[in-house]
Amino acid sequence: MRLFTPEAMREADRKAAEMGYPSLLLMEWAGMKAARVYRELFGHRPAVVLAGKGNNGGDGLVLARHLLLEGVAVRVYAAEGQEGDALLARGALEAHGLDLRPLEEAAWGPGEVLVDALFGTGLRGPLEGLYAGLVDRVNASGLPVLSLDLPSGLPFSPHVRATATVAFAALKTPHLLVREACGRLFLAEIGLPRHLLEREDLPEVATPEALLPLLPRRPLTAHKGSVGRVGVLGGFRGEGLRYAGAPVLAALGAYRMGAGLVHLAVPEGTPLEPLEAVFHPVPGPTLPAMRVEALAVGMGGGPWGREWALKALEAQLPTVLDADALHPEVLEAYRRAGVRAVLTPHAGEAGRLLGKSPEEIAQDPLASARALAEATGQAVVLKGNPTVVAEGGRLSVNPTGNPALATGGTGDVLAGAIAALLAAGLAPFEAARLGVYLHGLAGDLLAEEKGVGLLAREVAEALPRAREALARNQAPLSLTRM
Ligand SMILES: NC(=O)C1=CN([C@@H]2O[C@H](COP(=O)(O)OP(=O)(O)OC[C@H]3O[C@@H](n4cnc5c(N)ncnc54)[C@H](OP(=O)(O)O)[C@@H]3O)[C@@H](O)[C@H]2O)[C@H](O)CC1
Ligand SMILES: [K+]
Repeated sequence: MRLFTPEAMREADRKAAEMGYPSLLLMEWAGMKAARVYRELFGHRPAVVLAGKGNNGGDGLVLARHLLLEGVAVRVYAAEGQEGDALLARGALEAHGLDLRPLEEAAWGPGEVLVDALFGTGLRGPLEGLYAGLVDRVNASGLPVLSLDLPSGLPFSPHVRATATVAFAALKTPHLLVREACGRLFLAEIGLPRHLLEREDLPEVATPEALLPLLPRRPLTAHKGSVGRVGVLGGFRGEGLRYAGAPVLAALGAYRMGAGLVHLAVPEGTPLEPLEAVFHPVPGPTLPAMRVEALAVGMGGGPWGREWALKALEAQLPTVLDADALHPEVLEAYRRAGVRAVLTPHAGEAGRLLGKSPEEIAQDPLASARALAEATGQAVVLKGNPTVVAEGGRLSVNPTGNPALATGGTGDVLAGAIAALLAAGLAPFEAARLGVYLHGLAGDLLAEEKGVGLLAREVAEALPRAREALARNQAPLSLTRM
């Protein structure tokens, strides 16, 4: 599934029209499907529809007609000045005898549901004046809000904070970049010819269907040496300071993702955990002899991070470079040596590498991940909400994960998990996409049970359940398709 920009969506609409597909049919389906979502979520609760003058408003007018026909009480406040399909939708609604009121008079009361059909993909700048005020009132109303296509105002502020959003035809960038504004996400097919949605040049949304075929299968003859062995190199011990937990968590992540054996090179004095690992206590960064197929390097490395990564390079193995290993000199050395790596920075680390602030990185994670992938020639996992994976010209946006994962050590678990997938033979981009998806899904499964307050080791422990959910096709995209 591809993630569309408003421009790409308009292009698909335009091509459909050129091919003879009437755009009014798209609007009719959009409004009808949105009405279906409305009824599913809110039954017969009375609706207040806020409709702009563009086609998003047109979708709202179609929805109003369908709700009316199903016996739902509907009041519509609409902007003036509809044209084309939206004007036809207005006529069709008025033909049923409904009296449209001006938007300036918009009002609502307890028990009603607001339908936000003010603006969709046609918005060109932040809302001001009447519309900004309306959005503020909607958000302050305390009523449920169903947004059509996009919460109005996105990708700018102010914008509607919806209870649920019905995206038409495809997910668009703001659906994943400003996920919290959308509430529960529905994706409605509205009749666009399928091939217009198959755009290899657009970023991918990592779906269960795309990832399932990547999941390493385990034959009956499997043994611990045949399913992928991982070396974890990390930790720091200095003046009164010790980072000991991070490499241990990476080792747990690797085992829970299915590694057959994990070797752990850590500073002397590090607790010997997990018991299942092979330990190499070392006085400082070094590459001990170990038979492994992939490495995870840098977790908790502190001032040793750079050195750990340069030692690890001698193994010439696919390597996850995390945290303190993400150093310009290291990346240059890996590039020169032609060693494939997966880099796993958060916005701060990516910002340091690209000479930007963390805010600038988070502002456009797709462009940032792509830039870092291009600059280093490696696969990049830019951690955040959402996490974006980039390699070469390819981009993948991850839909799993939640704020409960924002806790110390979850990144270390992720690094180990991706290394396990590299060791199992997956290419860096594939290991990164699958690892990120399952790590997020593990967090989602746990958050459902426990809410906030997760421990990173619990996320590692939930990885097998996430794997199982994907293998059994029970992995929710937290997206309802219709
Ligand atoms: N394939 C599909 O997904 C389909 C989607 N549909 C729906 O159509 C909208 C997009 O419709 P469009 O008419 O292009 O745009 P909007 O309705 O979102 O808004 C257009 C109006 O907004 C005005 N505008 C733009 N920026 C601002 C601003 N900053 N402040 C105030 N007003 C603004 C603009 O007015 P102008 O006079 O400035 O041009 C437009 O009037 C999509 O999201 C779907 O909901 C189709 O129904 C079917 C196919
Ligand atoms: K909207």
